[in-house]
Amino acid sequence: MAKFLIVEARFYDHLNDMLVAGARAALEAEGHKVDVITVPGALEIPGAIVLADQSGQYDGYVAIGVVIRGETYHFEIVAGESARGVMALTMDGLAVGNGILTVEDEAQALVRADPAQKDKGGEAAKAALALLALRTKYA
Ligand SMILES: Nc1c(NC[C@H](O)[C@H](O)[C@H](O)CO)[nH]c(=O)[nH]c1=O
Ligand SMILES: CC(=O)[C@@H](O)COP(=O)(O)O
Repeated sequence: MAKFLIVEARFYDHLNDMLVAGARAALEAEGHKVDVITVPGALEIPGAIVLADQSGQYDGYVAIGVVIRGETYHFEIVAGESARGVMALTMDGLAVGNGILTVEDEAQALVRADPAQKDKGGEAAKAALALLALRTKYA
């Protein structure tokens, strides 16, 4: 049994609920323990994971968020920098799955968040599980 932390940027409640449900279900189906913390936006997710990791309490992490394109360049910043931050953590050896949706509109987000459709939360959790398995294998 491993212990995972889901770090969710709670920007769109209904979409977040589906993503977190999918991630939680994938982890609990394998018998793992899950905590959830909330941060304001996707840009805070990588920093929150760093802070949580310093506690030594968790074996892996799932980043959950939704970034929907608006009118300005802000979308590129939030989408790109949150992904860059998560990627940097994986390259430091942390088991992190990226479930931050970066979409054009809410309809695209709904299909991807819904556990009964594309289940991107569950997919991110499975990515974290895969990295944790590799870390265990090569440690
Ligand atoms: N526009 C979205 C954001 N923006 C907020 C930033 O992530 C950040 O919280 C703010 O700049 C303060 O540092 N976040 C999302 O998760 N989704 C968005 O669509
Ligand atoms: C992430 C975004 O693009 C969005 O939330 C911000 O919208 P805007 O560019 O219209 O300020």
